[in-house]
Amino acid sequence: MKIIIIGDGGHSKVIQEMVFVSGKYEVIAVLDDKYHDGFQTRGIIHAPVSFLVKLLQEDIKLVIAIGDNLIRRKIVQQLALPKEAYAPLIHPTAIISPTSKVGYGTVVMPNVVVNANSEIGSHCIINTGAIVEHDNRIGDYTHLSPNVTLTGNVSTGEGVHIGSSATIIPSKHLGSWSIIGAGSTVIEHIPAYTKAVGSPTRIIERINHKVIL
Ligand SMILES: CC(=O)SCCNC(=O)CCNC(=O)[C@H](O)C(C)(C)COP(=O)(O)OP(=O)(O)OC[C@H]1O[C@@H](n2cnc3c(N)ncnc32)[C@H](O)[C@@H]1OP(=O)(O)O
Repeated sequence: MKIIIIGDGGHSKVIQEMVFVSGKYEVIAVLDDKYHDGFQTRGIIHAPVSFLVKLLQEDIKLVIAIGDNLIRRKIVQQLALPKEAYAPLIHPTAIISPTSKVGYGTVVMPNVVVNANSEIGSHCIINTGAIVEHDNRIGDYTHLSPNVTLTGNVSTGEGVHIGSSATIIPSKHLGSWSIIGAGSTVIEHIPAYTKAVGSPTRIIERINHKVIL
């Protein structure tokens, strides 16, 4: 099946390699507004995002390969395509329990483990080596950075960013658009629109939710 990748920065490099390794999709275009005109390199079209209308067909899937949760959501909202237009991309070394679900447009990187009865929303990034234990509920546009550990029954709202190697103890909820610092240990619920760091975490900032809504 053919796939179009939106975004051509660092995160996209990883996704492009993942697509190649999985052997499941053929990349036909990489679209990014850093390109002003369309050109081809080794048979792949590089062009601004506006080229999408010329390329999109029913049997072509899309993935938004942009690390910033808010920009990813903005592009999905602007494109206003049906959810089935987006492919979930799962690296062949990732282990996903057969009782768990991964949403449309979500990317699951190498060596991730998702255990029983977890649900991961759409357009999430489950980055290299992250562990999503049993009974988790992960909101759309959430990014679990490399080596994050979500223990049992953890849940997140939309757009949460958890920094590398952070650990969340069981049954805690991370509110929408909260940000957790790298290496932090979360032992309490985290309110929406807050930034929390440390072990255990302390809240260091309230995020202006008007920027997000
Ligand atoms: C493949 C990939 O690259 S995926 C991307 C992975 N990215 C990450 O893991 C990045 C995660 N980001 C972080 O940890 C950042 O430090 C953030 C977002 C939590 C905070 O960034 P900023 O808002 O710029 O905070 P800033 O650097 O000004 O620090 C504010 C305070 O928090 C402290 N702090 C910041 N991050 C952390 C952290 N991870 N752990 C403990 N304390 C921290 C600072 O020491 C500072 O404390 P002080 O006020 O007592 O001096």
